[in-house]
Amino acid sequence: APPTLYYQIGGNAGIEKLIDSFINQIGNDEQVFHYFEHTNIAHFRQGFILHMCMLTAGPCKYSYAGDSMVDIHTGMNITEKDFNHVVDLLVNAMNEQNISHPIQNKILSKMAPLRGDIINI
Ligand code: HEM
Repeated sequence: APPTLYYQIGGNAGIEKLIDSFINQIGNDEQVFHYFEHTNIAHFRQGFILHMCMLTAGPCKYSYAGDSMVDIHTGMNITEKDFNHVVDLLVNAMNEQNISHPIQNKILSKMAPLRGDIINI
């Protein structure tokens, strides 16, 4: 079997570094920070790490006790522009972590189908 994306980005330690870079990007961003103003960052960090582990076919049991991407983002009214911007911040974080472009593209292609679950709801 080919190595999983999870393995290729350094397993859980790699994902933790990636998500910490991502959170740092969000924290310094004027365009989208307001969405996260009242977010419990520790909880967000854990949830996003777990979600990324699942997305990259890592050995994680993913459960939000019933909260889907739709449930989590409902009422945020996230625009397409802001969605794209958050994706750009993730790309910045992946660059910071020296994740290769072919692997970045594979990760982004796993996230793209979630767009409709997250924007304008
Ligand atoms: C494909 C893209 C995205 C994915 C996979 C994703 C995934 C997640 C996950 C897994 C959580 C839950 C973390 C937890 O357990 O607490 C979460 C929370 C959150 N997401 Fe997203 N998200 C995406 C895009 C966005 C965008 C574009 C925004 C805003 C512009 C956003 C704003 C938020 C906020 C504010 C929370 C925290 C909610 C709270 O305070 O409880 N997300 N997201």
